[in-house]
Amino acid sequence: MFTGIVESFGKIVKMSAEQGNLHLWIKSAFTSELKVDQSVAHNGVCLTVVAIEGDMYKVTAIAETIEKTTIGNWEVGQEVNLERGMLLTERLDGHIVQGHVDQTAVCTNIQSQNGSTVFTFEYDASKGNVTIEKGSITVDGTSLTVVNSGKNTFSVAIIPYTLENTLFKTYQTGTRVNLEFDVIGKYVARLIGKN
Ligand SMILES: Cc1cc2nc3c(=O)[nH]c(=O)nc-3n(C[C@H](O)[C@H](O)[C@H](O)CO)c2cc1C
Ligand SMILES: Nc1c(NC[C@H](O)[C@H](O)[C@H](O)CO)[nH]c(=O)[nH]c1=O
Repeated sequence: MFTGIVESFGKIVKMSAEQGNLHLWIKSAFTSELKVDQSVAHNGVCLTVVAIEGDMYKVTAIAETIEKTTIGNWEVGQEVNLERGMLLTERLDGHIVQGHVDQTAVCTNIQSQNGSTVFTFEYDASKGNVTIEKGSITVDGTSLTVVNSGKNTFSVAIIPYTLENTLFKTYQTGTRVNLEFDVIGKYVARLIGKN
């Protein structure tokens, strides 16, 4: 379980394919505090730490994870947003995030607006996922408030701190991101037969 408050960037240092799986070695500032079996969200994708060596740790993505997320586009040298599993003694500054990406989206517009930057994303609405005005959404593991909710689009207003401390600073129109929709919204959608 996570909160969507990105802790730091990690760097992908090695990648190797084995059968349907992809092994990734990640360099991070908190590797020395990790233990094998812990969960870390990588751009919102929860992956289990399976090995640790020096300042790097290894995670393995299975085929389903690769198919549902942007992992297939990741490259050696690339940075990823990292968050370790939440501590129950922490303030919940974001929202409840499971680390299960629902689907990906594409950034369609970026606009500066009164000291923040508004990013708009478009996704395939046929999967039944919905946003609501002022609801929560996780974009590449970052907990955000929806400011403009459409049928298959939504916008988020990014403050300078978030811009600097997440991958939002790298996004361009056309960038593909991971989305996790609000878990309460997903249950409501299921109960009323929307997905
Ligand atoms: C606690 C936890 C640990 C997970 N560990 C892995 C993992 O090691 N490898 C993997 O491919 N998927 C793992 N997943 C599933 C993965 O996050 C999910 O397939 C993608 O987010 C797409 O929904 C894990 C999910 C959770 C909640
Ligand atoms: N809810 C919004 C946030 N929240 C804070 C970010 O999640 C946080 O700064 C990031 O995870 C890095 O730690 N930030 C925004 O810019 N806009 C929001 O609507």
